[in-house]
Amino acid sequence: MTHSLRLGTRGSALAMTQARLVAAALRETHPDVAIEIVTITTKGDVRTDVPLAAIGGSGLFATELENALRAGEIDLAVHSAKDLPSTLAADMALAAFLEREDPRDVLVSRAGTLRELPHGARVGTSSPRRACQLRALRPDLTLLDIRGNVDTRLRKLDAGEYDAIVLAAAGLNRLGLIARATEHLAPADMLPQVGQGAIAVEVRADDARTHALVAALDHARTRAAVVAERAFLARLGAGCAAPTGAHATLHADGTLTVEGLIGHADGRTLRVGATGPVEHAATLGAAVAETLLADGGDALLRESGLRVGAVG
Ligand SMILES: NCc1[nH]cc(CCC(=O)O)c1CC(=O)O
Repeated sequence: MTHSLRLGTRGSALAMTQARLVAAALRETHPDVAIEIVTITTKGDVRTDVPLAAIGGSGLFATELENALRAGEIDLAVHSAKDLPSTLAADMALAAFLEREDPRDVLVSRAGTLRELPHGARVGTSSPRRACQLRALRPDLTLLDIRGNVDTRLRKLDAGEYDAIVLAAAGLNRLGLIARATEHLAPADMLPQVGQGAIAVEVRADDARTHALVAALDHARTRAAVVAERAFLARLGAGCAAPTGAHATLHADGTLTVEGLIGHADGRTLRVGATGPVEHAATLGAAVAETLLADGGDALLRESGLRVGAVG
C-alpha cells in the first residue's frame, strides 16, 4: 500500500451504500490505496423528531462532513449531490460525480398510482418541491410532513400513517428496494431536485493528491448536468425551503437541456427550459433561473415569503 484514504459518510443505510460504491470504485482504480470508511453521525440523523430547519437546515448533513474534512479526520466525503448547498465552501472542492442513477421520483403507495389514489388520500412528503407538484396534479390530496431516512419513511407508510409517500428512485434502487415503487413519476409531472440521483465526492480544496485520486471516478456527463442544475439553484438563492427544482439532460449532439421549476404551496407551478452547448452548462442553468424569476417566479417566491437572495 502506498498510502491510505479515509472516506467519510453519514451512517444511514443509503449513505453507507453510497460510500461503499465510492470505496469500491476507488479500490478498483487505485488498487495500491487502502480505503477506510469512517461513519460520521450528524445532528440531522439523531434528531428526526424536529424539523431540519430548527437545527440548521438541510445543509447540516453536508456541513458536519465538511468539518470532519477540515479537521483532517477524513480525506474525502461522500454525499448525495441533492443534499449539498448550491454554493460550496471556498475551502472545499467536488472532485468527482459518479454516474447518475435514475433521477426520477417514485410514488410508494398502498392505494395505486397517483391518479388512482382516493379523494383526499394522505400523502407524506416534507419536500416543498414535491408538495407543490403533487398539489398541481391532485389538488384534493392531504399532504402531511414525513421525516427520517428512507427505511423510516417506508415503515411509517407500512404502519398506516400515510396512503402514499414520494421518494427518489435512486435511493430505492441503491437500497435494493425499488420493488416498493408503485409508479415512476415522469419529470413532466414531477420535476426532480437539483442533483437528484448523483453521488458527489468532496475533498479539501488544497488536497491535490486526494483530488487527483478521486477525479479518476468523475463521470463527465453527470458533472455537466449537475453543474447546470446547481447553477440554477445558486442563481435563485432561495434555499431548500423553496418549492424549486431543476433537471438537466444531455443529448447525443453535445447539447444540454435544463428545465427549472418554481412553485407555490397552493399548486401553482412555473417551468422554463433552455438548450445550449454542454460547455456552457453553468451559464445555461443560471439563464433558466433568470428567465423563470423574470417570468413570475420571483413573485411566487415572494408570495411564499421566500425572498430571492436569502440564503437558507
Ligand atoms: N432528501 C434525502 C435524500 N437525499 C438523497 C436521496 C435519494 C438519493 C438521491 O437522490 O441521489 C434522499 C432520499 C429521497 O429523497 O428519497
